[in-house]
Amino acid sequence: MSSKIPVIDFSLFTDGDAAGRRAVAKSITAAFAAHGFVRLINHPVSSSTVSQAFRQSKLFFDLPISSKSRAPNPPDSKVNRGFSYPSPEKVSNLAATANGSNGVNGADESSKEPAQRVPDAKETYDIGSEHNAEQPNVWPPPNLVPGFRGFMTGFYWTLAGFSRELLRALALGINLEEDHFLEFYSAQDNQLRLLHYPEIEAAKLEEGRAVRVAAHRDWSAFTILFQDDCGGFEIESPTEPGKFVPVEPIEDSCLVNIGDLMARWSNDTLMSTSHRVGIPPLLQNRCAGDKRTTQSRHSIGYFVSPMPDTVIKCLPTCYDAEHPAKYAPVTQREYNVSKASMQC
Ligand SMILES: O=C(O)CCC(=O)C(=O)O
Ligand SMILES: [Fe+2]
Repeated sequence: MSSKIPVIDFSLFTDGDAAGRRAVAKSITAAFAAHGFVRLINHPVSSSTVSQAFRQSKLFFDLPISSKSRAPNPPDSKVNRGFSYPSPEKVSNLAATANGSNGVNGADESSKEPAQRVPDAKETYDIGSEHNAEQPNVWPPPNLVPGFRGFMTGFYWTLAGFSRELLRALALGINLEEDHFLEFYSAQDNQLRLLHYPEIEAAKLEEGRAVRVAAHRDWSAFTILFQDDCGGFEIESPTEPGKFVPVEPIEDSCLVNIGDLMARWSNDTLMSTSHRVGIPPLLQNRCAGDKRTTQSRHSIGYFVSPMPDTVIKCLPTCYDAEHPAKYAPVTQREYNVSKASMQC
C-alpha cells in the first residue's frame, strides 16, 4: 500500500484569483491536517533548475572524500554548514541526522521503534544564507565543482521565494490574513541540505544493520523536499501509528511537510508526521556480484524557519474555548535550543 498524500497543482494558487487561491490554500492545509504532507506539481521552481541542483549535488558527492572534506562541517561547533559524512566508527542513536544539533530535524521521540545504534548511511552538505553571520557557509574550493557556490546561493533564494508563496497559502488555509507569516520571515534562517545515500548492501538495510534516515520529524516550520526516482521514502500512517507507508516518487513534483515548529504554532491543527528513508522497492535493487545492492539516492531538503526572535504562540485562528492552546509561547531560538538539547 502506498501513501495517499494529496497531489495539488500549485499554479492554481500562484496564478489564481482570490477565490481560487483560497480554495487551493484550503486543500493544502487540509492535506497538512490529515497527512502532514502534500505533493505539489507545477510549483514555481522550474524542472531545469531542480535538475541542475541535482547535477551540482552529484558532482560534489562524486568527489573523493579527501576533496569533499575540504568543505567540512566544523566539528564540535554549533555551525551546521558544509559536508558531513558517515564514518565506519560513527553511530548515532536512531541515526536520524548526520549532525544532531542542526536545528532542522531530529530523532522521533514518539517513535514506537526501539532505540537502535546503527551506522549512518548518508552524507550531507548544508548551506544557509550568505548573510547569516551566526552560521557562516563552508564552501569547497571553487575549482572542485565549478559554479557550485554561485548556483547553490541562487537556488537558496529561489526556494526562499517559493517558501514565501507557501507561507501565504498556509495563512489563507487556516483563515489568517494572507501575509500573516511574512512579518516573521526573512528567509535568512533556512537551511538547504543536499543529501546523498551511497549504494548499500540491501541486506544491511533489511536486517537493520544500517539505516538511511531513521524515523524522525523535522524541527522546521515546514520542509520542501525534492527527491530523485530511487524510492525508499516512507511516512508514518496517520491512521495506524507505527506503520510506515511508501511514498512513490513522482517526476517534476516536490513534497512539502509540516515540521514540529508549525505543528506547535498551529496547536496541532497542522500535523508534523514522522518519516524515514529505508530500502527502496526491490525491483530497483541491482545485483553486484552475489550481493544485492540498492542504488545510490539523492535528495534535497529546504528547511524553513521564522526569524529567531519570533514568538511561537498559538495562532489566533487555531484555538477556541473547546480547543485551548496546548503549548506555552516560546521563541524560535529557545525552541531550537530545546530541540537540540533533546538530541544529546
Ligand atoms: O532524503 C529524503 O528524501 C528525506 C530526508 C529527510 O527527511 C530529512 O533530511 O529530514
Ligand atoms: Fe525529514
